[in-house]
Amino acid sequence: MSRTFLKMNGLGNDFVVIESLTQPFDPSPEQIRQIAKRGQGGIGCDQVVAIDPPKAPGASAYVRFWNADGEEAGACGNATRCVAWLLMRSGGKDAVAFDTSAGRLSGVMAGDKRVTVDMGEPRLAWEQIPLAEEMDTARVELQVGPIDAPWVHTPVCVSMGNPHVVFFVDAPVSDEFAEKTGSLVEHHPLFPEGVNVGFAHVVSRDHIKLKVWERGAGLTAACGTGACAAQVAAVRRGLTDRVATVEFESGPLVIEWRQADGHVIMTGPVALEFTGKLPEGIAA
Ligand SMILES: N[C@@H](CCC[C@H](N)C(=O)O)C(=O)O
Repeated sequence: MSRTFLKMNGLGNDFVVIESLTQPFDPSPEQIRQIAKRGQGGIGCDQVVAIDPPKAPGASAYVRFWNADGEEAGACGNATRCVAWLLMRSGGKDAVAFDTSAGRLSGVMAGDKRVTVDMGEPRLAWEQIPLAEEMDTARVELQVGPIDAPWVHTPVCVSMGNPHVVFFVDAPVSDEFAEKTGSLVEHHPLFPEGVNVGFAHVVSRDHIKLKVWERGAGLTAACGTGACAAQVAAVRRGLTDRVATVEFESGPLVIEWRQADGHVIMTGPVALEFTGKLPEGIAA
């Protein structure tokens, strides 16, 4: 039976979203890679997202995320806004909660195709990132760079349900620098589960410019959990206040690391591009 999908994006970070509420979706890594492939019969996306039936009371769904390389990821911030918007739209509500492998997330409408999500508390202990050895995650002993470019060092590590390392840089980095350095850091032995790599330039106490090399997907137009991690990292280092705009070249997200309960709150846009049917050969 062929399966319907929705193509969505958050600031250009794009997803194939599959509603598996009535028809189970259990893809192999190879099927995910085929769906994510740009051209050559694939749909093309950074992540594939499945919206399964809820497993616990109070949730509208259980949501899973896979990177373009076929591996499952614990969290995806931009897709979280997209899924929250879809569930609110189909349920005729302006608030929703759903579960993921990293915990419960919730969202509210914040305007036309604009959603605020509660991404929960960041995890900051070295075992929670995880790192391969005990270290202060606010000042990680790591210095890295390609042979022909300046090195970056002493990053902050944050888990938003997925692992992030954030390097603070004096000026926004080029795509070429992020690709070369990000791919080196993603597979560094300090990160046994790999890592998403952010390069954050703090413009002012409420403004960060960010580029993210994503684990399993490479350089993406934006990374929601990367934006949350960059703001948490900047607050930990005393560089920003609790609320900041985190700006990608594709647009801004507003991130608050809320003092009251320690939760990270993200507001940003969602876009529905088109709907389609997965080709029979790659429908799981
Ligand atoms: N694009 C995402 C993050 C997707 C998962 C990440 N690449 C990982 O492997 O943890 C976002 O918007 O957060």
